Amino acid sequence: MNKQFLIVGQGIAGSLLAYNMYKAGLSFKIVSSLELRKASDIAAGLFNPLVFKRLTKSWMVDDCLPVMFETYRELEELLGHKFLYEKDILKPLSEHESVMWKERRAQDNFGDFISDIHVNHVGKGIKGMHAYGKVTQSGYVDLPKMLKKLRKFFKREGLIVDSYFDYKDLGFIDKQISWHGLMAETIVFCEGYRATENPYFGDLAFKPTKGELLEIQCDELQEDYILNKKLFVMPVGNHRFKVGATYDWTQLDEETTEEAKMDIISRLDDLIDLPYKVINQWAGVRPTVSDRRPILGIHPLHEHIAIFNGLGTKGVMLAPYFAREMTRFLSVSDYPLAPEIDIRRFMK
Ligand SMILES: Cc1cc2nc3c(=O)[nH]c(=O)nc-3n(C[C@H](O)[C@H](O)[C@H](O)COP(=O)(O)OP(=O)(O)OC[C@H]3O[C@@H](n4cnc5c(N)ncnc54)[C@H](O)[C@@H]3O)c2cc1C
Repeated sequence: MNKQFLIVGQGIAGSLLAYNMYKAGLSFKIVSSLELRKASDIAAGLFNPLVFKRLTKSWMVDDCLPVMFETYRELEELLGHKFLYEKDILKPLSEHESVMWKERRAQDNFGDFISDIHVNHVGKGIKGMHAYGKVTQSGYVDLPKMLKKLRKFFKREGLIVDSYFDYKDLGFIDKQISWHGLMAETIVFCEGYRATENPYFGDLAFKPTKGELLEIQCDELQEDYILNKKLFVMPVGNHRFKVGATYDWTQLDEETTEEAKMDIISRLDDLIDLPYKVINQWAGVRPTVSDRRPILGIHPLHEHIAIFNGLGTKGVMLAPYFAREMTRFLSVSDYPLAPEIDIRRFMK
């Protein structure tokens, strides 16, 4: 008989794990609470192949990016909606930075991601800079819309239960786990930052990060590019832009704050010189890990309990590749996980 899986959580991690299992013909059910907020519903959805601080490539970008494009395009096809928007990022550069960008661009593979460094005027109201670096293979995914459509899809297929998962209700019978009458060989926890409350994984090295984001309306700002300088300004249509974000490791709640709003506004005012109004503000908590790598694998003492989490600040780019890895790991015997993402790095 087909092995049965139970997935807890329908953020980007649980959703893409479920989608990969669905494609592979594996049997699963998802349990997810509609009451709890998802980081995936707050995320701007940005993907950027570069890390600007040191001007390096994003970790594993050459592996993750192709799987990312492939997966979201498959989902667009399956669900009949557009979710993935490719948009170049414009990074205003100082004279010193533009020298560094030119050097990088000449290096192997960087040319795939830095399409241009130019001094042309790119639009009204962006505060003066020496030049602009143009990053390509970047853009954003409309995660809230995609996850809503996926939930509907799983619902139609009878594969999702809308419920809070109370850890006390997890039972063990022979070689299976049980939960409210459902039986499975393996339960896979994908609860985002709430994994810190999980009695099996709570003491892993999670270091959740609260983040806040604004939506503004700015009628005169260009909408062709995502701007990035100390914050991102991402056009989402109709002269609206998502702007952020903040990082807070101390106040781990999901409440918006005036302090974060002021912080974002002050950075935005350093970048643009145009009238705008703030029309929305959101807050969420990212499932970040001390070594900033995802966490995949089976609990070393409980062979029926697995985890797929730790997508941190980069769920959009990492989830497709690692959901595929996790599916292979769970379904192909002796499939190796890379040590740097394997849960065993924390559980000696
Ligand atoms: C302000 C902000 C901006 C961000 N911007 C970006 C960005 O631009 N690009 C990017 O790539 N990433 C971004 N991120 C990070 C991104 O949100 C995360 O990497 C990603 O969403 C994590 O997904 P997840 O599925 O692990 O967790 P979540 O999305 O939090 O999903 C967890 C799921 O588990 C469920 N759950 C938890 N506990 C239980 C329980 N006990 N019972 C039942 N269900 C449970 C929840 O209901 C939810 O469905 C941002 C995050 C924030 C906060």
